[in-house]
Amino acid sequence: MFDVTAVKLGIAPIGWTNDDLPELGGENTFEQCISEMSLAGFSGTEVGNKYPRDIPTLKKALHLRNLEIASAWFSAFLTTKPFEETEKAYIAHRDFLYKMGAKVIVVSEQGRSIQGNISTPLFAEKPIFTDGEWAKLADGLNRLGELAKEKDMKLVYHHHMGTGVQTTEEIDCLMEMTDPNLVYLLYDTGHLYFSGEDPLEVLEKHFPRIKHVHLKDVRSEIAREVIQDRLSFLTGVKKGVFTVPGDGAINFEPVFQVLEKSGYKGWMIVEAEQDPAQANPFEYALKARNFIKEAAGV
Ligand SMILES: O=C1C[C@@H](O)[C@H](O)[C@@H](O)C1=O
Ligand SMILES: [Co+2]
Repeated sequence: MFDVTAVKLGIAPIGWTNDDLPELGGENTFEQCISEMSLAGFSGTEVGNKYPRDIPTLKKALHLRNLEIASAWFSAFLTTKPFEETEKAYIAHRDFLYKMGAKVIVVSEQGRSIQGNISTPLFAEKPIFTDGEWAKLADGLNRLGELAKEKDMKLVYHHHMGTGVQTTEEIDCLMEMTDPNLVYLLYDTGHLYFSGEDPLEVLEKHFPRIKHVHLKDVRSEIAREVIQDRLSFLTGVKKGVFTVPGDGAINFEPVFQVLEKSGYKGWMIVEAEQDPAQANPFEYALKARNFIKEAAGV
């Protein structure tokens, strides 16, 4: 059994409104989104671009619905821009999250990333970092991890499709090159499966570094189409490559077993970006919540 005092369940707003594809769910309001998250039985959320940035306003809206902020995404440009540029934006982001009570900061390197390019084929053109870029990335992340530590927080690195840290090998390299006391890992089941990795292998190998989890499932027939037709990441999302856990091809049973056996502590965030006009976000939030109750017992 999961330690229910140590594991918290949240859901990301990306199923309601997609910050990467503003045409998906533009009509859904912040209040609808957080009310439905709460009604579906979640206790936390990440931050979307419709969320108010004024701390008292955001805290009040969440408090009314018994929700907490688990974290929020941060785009780093350590390989392509001067460190100070990323550092300045990161400190503002860290301080916002700190004031909201979050304990982890989600960071993803976006230098040469193609994840936001609607017409760039995902697999053929993802960046492959040079030795120099790896060194800049590792050094920069250690420094950002130090800044997280100042506030008793942790930097959790988000491996991601279309970026320089996507595959198992790239994740291994990043973990090897960074300080285990400063840089931790965000484990996202959907990105691993879509990339053709074995999510269980990554979980078992890097468990001690994993401090945040994104639960995402994959519709494998759409993943295949993206590969065969050389489509982009965002085209795949629009076509419905991702869905909530339990609704796609990933076998979550062993994933939950390993997390549970190893005594995982922290957030598990359902994150399923798909078109809300095709997949009603409240219906899918309930579907996810019921599946996790059944499969993980929490
Ligand atoms: O954690 C995430 C944040 C999103 O903006 C991103 O594109 C998505 O795929 C993801 O995993
Ligand atoms: Co994610």
